[in-house]
Amino acid sequence: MTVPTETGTTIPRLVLDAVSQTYTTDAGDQVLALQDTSTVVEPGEFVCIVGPSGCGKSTLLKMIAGFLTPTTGRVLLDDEEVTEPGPDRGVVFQHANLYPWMTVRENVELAGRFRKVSKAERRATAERYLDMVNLSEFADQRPYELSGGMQQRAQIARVLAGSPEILLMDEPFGALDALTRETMQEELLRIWRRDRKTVFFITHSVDEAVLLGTRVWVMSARPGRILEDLSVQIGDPHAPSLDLGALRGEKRFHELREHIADAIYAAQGATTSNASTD
Ligand SMILES: Nc1ncnc2c1ncn2[C@@H]1O[C@H](COP(=O)(O)OP(=O)(O)OP(=O)(O)O)[C@@H](O)[C@H]1O
Repeated sequence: MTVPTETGTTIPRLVLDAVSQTYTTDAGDQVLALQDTSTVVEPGEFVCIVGPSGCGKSTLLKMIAGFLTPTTGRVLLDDEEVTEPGPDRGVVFQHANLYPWMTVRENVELAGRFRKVSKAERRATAERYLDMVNLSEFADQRPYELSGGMQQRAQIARVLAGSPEILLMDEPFGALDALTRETMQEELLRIWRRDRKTVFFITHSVDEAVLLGTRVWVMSARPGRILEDLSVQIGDPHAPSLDLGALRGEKRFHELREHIADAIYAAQGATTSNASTD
């Protein structure tokens, strides 16, 4: 699934080349959030990022999104250095950021604004994704009339409707109830299996990381680095139906979740684990 070049070689989707990020706080202190991180990701990979709170996961995502310039090193997407955000990347934040003066439908329709598609097509795409996240009957309401979880689902619909090649998701399902979360996990996995987008997905749930990812990065406590880069494949990715319950029953699922939970626990070097195996 790598992109072929004229010379027959392939270029990776993402290269992190010795990337680090140092923030300067309002008080003038320097905070080294991410340290000397290098890795390569191929198109179509689903990378889940786990690690202790404050270890630089969001910082890493913001650099790939183009919201933050690395203090040192380079971020390359399809061989081009990232210098700003772009429509090739869809970002799902921890909390929904819908425009309050627009209806839910109008918010989702906005997704197509960078692509040359007709208004009718944008409307049809919005309807499809609103249906997927079970919000069709709320399409004409304003975001403030929806619960936090519903707003989050609307945000996810908006990003997916934009059909970005790369999805950057920062704890997207953290605010959802257990049942909705499971539904959204299934939908995301279904979309990924169909379209093979490249996904970067931050989560505090080890189960979620193992169920969804093809790779799991376990990060160290701040300053963050990728401590472990694990290849994950539970079940048959080409199976016609998706049964998360069955995947959870697999021996490999249990081995990986134990291993990752232990790694996070060791990484944070604290007495309580921040890793949730819900
Ligand atoms: N704008 C900023 N100015 C100063 N320090 C910052 C800034 N943004 C983040 N930091 C610090 O950088 C470190 C990494 O933050 P980041 O948000 O990337 O962590 P995280 O792993 O996503 O955390 P969490 O899991 O709790 O969401 C933290 O110590 C944080 O306090």
